[in-house]
Amino acid sequence: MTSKISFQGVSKTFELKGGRFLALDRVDLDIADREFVTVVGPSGCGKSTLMGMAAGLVEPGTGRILLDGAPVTGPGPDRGVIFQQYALFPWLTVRKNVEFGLKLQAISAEERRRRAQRAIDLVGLTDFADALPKTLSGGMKQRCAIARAYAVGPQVLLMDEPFGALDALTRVQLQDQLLETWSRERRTVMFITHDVDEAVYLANRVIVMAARPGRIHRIIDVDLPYPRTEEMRLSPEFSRIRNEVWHSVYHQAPAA
Ligand SMILES: Nc1ncnc2c1ncn2[C@@H]1O[C@H](COP(=O)(O)OP(=O)(O)OP(=O)(O)O)[C@@H](O)[C@H]1O
Repeated sequence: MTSKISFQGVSKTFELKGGRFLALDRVDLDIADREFVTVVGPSGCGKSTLMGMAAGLVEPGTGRILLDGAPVTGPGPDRGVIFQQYALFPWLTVRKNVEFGLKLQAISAEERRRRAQRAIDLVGLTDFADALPKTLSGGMKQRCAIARAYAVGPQVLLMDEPFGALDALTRVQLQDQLLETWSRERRTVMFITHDVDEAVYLANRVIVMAARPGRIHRIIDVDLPYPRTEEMRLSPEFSRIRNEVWHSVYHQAPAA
């Protein structure tokens, strides 16, 4: 079976003043269609660099990244990227922000509006469609950013700590909303987080990376059924997996 996203022998070196820095070292990773994988690891282990390559925003030094078997050569509407900073246009309403991503596609204004409305409804911002970003809470802004990515209809969502700046309650609500949408639409999701609970709650596999050089340390399966529930967070199985991920992140042996 062809992977949705395949990283094959991917390395990346950055040129720095004092010399060269190996940010990623021979990463091999296959993400299947409709998977939800989360990526955790110490700061600087290359999580964002890896995701940037899948997005087509960062070029690999060596190796290649395939999307549906074809090399990634740049960004495209088949991948929606969501960052921690919402990056909304402050002078545009929620609706106009969501429609903006669709302007690059050759579709009618009517179809744009229909798709934007659907995405806005999906993330629960129906009553705020005509509000400006400055009148929204952090969670609502992030919902707007997510709606903008959904509206384009990407097969793959690349999310780099999207809930990192939010309070704990909003975060949990957005996790449930994201899972609900994912289970309905079954896109492929690659989601970076520093929060081990979040990583386990969302994913069917947790990719644990290690630093210096950045590499894949372990891959941990989350054998909990979907839909995930709040009760599951308290279950012995959830605790066991969370402890395993935690241990893999914080007690890593240095690279050989
Ligand atoms: N454009 C760049 N030029 C030089 N070095 C870079 C560049 N981008 C990333 N790096 C370095 O590569 C390493 C990996 O960075 P990256 O942002 O991918 O890590 P990360 O795991 O996402 O970190 P964090 O969890 O702190 O966000 C870091 O040491 C970073 O300083």
